[in-house]
Amino acid sequence: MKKNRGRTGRKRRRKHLQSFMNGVDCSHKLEYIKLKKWLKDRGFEDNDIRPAEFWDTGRGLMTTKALQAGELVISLPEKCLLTTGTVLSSCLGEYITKWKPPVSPLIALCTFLIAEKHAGEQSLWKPYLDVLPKTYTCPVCLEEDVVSLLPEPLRKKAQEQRTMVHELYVSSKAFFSSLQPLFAENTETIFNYSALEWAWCTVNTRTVYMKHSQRECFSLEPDVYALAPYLDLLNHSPNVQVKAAFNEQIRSYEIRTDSQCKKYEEVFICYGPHDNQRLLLEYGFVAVDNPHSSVYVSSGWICRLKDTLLRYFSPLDNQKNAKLSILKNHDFLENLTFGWDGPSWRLLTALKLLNLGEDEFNCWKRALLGDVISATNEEQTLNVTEKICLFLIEETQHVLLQIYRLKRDKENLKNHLTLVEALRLEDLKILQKSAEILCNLKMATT
Ligand SMILES: C[S@@+](CC[C@H](N)C(=O)[O-])C[C@H]1O[C@@H](n2cnc3c(N)ncnc32)[C@H](O)[C@@H]1O
Repeated sequence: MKKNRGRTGRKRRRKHLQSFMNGVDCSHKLEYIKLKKWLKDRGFEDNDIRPAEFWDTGRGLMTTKALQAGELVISLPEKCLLTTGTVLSSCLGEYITKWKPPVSPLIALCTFLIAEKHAGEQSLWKPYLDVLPKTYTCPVCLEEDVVSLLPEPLRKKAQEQRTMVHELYVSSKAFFSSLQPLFAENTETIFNYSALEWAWCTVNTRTVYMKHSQRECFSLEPDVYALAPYLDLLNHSPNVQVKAAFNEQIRSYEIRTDSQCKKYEEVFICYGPHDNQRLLLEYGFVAVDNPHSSVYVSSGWICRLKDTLLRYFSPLDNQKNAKLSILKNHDFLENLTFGWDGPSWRLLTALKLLNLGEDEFNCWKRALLGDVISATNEEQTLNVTEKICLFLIEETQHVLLQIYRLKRDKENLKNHLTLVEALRLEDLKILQKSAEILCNLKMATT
């Protein structure tokens, strides 16, 4: 016992804790050994980056040496990239070139992924396909019961995503059938809806941006995708900056970090300054303490202001409909948010306008510009903003309770429910921070 109390004990404990925080190196696993060999055969030079499992972000890449800002993280030769060029030079090429109306670059990539997965051992891309996720957590893959627990406007976008992928499937069916001469099995079995959903999520969550010139055999949608094996194991952090681009001179896709990274830590890239709703919609995950995140006061909610919230305003406010029209006409009913630094300027301005007294109504233009109209107006606005914030906290807690119950009762939905729970917990943190800020503001102004 005593042994552990000294400097050596502290060191050992720190080391133990550190090893838990770091990822578990997976490079010895057969699938990664095969992938590395496949990449080397295509000119990839191995470096100090290893695939690893991290307790918080799942599978990602770890560095075995400290990285300095500006240093190259990874360089992937063109031969390793999967682009529409790859698809056109495969046996699918002549079918794509013949097909009218032309298919999109996205459908071409999805078709290739499905066909290669079906080819199994015969596929030249097998080592890559073997490390791709088997399932995804983008909203298109979520059950309706889980989607209904998402906050607005994400819920609506999730439904739109589902409709869009379904329509893509229906509109591609005839093209898939045209590929029958290439397969012994019925193409309807190979190119079924769940295969397309998997391929669509693969392209949507894993491609890097790489602009290709427009080809006549494709529809007019931009051809900007490249699947980049191994490099696509890099997870997102909102707190890092990287430079990612195709280097035309050496014909390699390169990623350079602009942030330092310690030895044995996870190397991150930044997928963009996305809030958590966008991360869940596009990539199927949420980032903890995401500085870009905010909680939306949905337009549905603002419309409910008429019935619910207007009770906080004067019930005798004859101008309330006129005020709501002004907000609508000036695009002040969307993008009203609470963030880590409190209510957004847009939300405060909209509420300021709704709080104008009868004799202040003619000041609505100044209110929209953010001018102080009166001390009473300022005070009432803060009161109402706080009430909305507290109401949203209650609503979020209520949904979290529903999620806990569902997690207990529906084992099969557990993973998806955990994802929505993570989003709602982040929202709760933002709202609680906003409530604290509002409370301090109120104290400072009274
Ligand atoms: C380009 S891949 C990155 C590698 C991926 N983790 C894998 O195992 O294949 C993008 C996906 O990784 C996951 N991801 C990326 N960043 C993450 C993060 N910070 N936390 C949790 N999951 C993350 C999401 O599922 C996302 O769709």
